Amino acid sequence: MKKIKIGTRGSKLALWQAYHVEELLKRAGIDSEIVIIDTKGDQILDVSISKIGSKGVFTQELEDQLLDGRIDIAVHSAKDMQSKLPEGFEIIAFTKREKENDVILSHKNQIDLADKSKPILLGTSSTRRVATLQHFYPHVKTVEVRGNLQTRILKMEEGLCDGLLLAYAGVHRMGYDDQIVQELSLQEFTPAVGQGSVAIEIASKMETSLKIELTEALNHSETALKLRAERAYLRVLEGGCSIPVFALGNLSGNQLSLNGGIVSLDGKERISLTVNGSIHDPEQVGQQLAKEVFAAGGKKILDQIKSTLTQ
Ligand SMILES: NCc1[nH]cc(CCC(=O)O)c1CC(=O)O
Repeated sequence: MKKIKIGTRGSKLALWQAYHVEELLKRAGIDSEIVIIDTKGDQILDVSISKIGSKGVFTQELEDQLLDGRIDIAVHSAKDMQSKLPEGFEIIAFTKREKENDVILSHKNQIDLADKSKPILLGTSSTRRVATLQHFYPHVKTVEVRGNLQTRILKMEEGLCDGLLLAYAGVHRMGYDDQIVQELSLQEFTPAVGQGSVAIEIASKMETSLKIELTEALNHSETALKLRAERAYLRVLEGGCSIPVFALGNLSGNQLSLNGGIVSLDGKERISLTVNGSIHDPEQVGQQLAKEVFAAGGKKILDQIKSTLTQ
């Protein structure tokens, strides 16, 4: 078999993910090499993602290279992928998911969100995290901080904030576990769709036998079932990563349950529901959750968010 070219962004986290994929391929006896591609999302570090428009900001350059055949597979954080891929592309695998929680990272020894006696300033650039904080911990203030993890930590240490609110997966992969001061609950800080898993994207024109071989080498079927349900939920909401929606799948035997919802940008309204369904139709479970969240007032919240973000 030919050598597989793995396309990735150049950030440390992206490279970790690419090496991880290279390792999984190696275990399956497939030879590969890594090709680093610069993306627009990496270059515009001082502008909020929600302002540049999140749709495909990290993925489009990689997709161009997939079409040209300069790379065979593109590796992304599953969380950063649009819920609807452009025509001609598909995801063939989701790697085994890391722990999904959000965590607080700090250079100070102690931060406890529940302690309302002390003012706390947390750095984050995610609308979901800001809104969730405002909902459960309105005494906490936030400041936007962008850039890669190393940059964010530097800004925190320089005094921009007391702590950073981040995905455990990224913190762990970059080796900063020793700076974690609090792990947040999945009930309150229900993660973004796909958090903790790596998605493998290809151009659909790839020959079927290669597709199957790569899927066998890279796909973690339990993770994929959960993410298919989560992504189906997100697809109905037409949300990119700038919309504060959340969903987390869970498997128990043949049952697939999906907990998820939406929170208004100011954190005042938050809807979180759980639906149960079958592992044989994850998309249906996601669509059912969307239906129930919309009926419970989620549609109104979503419309408000969309009109605010496009202003
Ligand atoms: N939005 C950026 C992003 N994309 C993926 C991760 C971390 C890894 C993951 O969640 O899979 C992060 C950083 C974060 O949210 O803290």
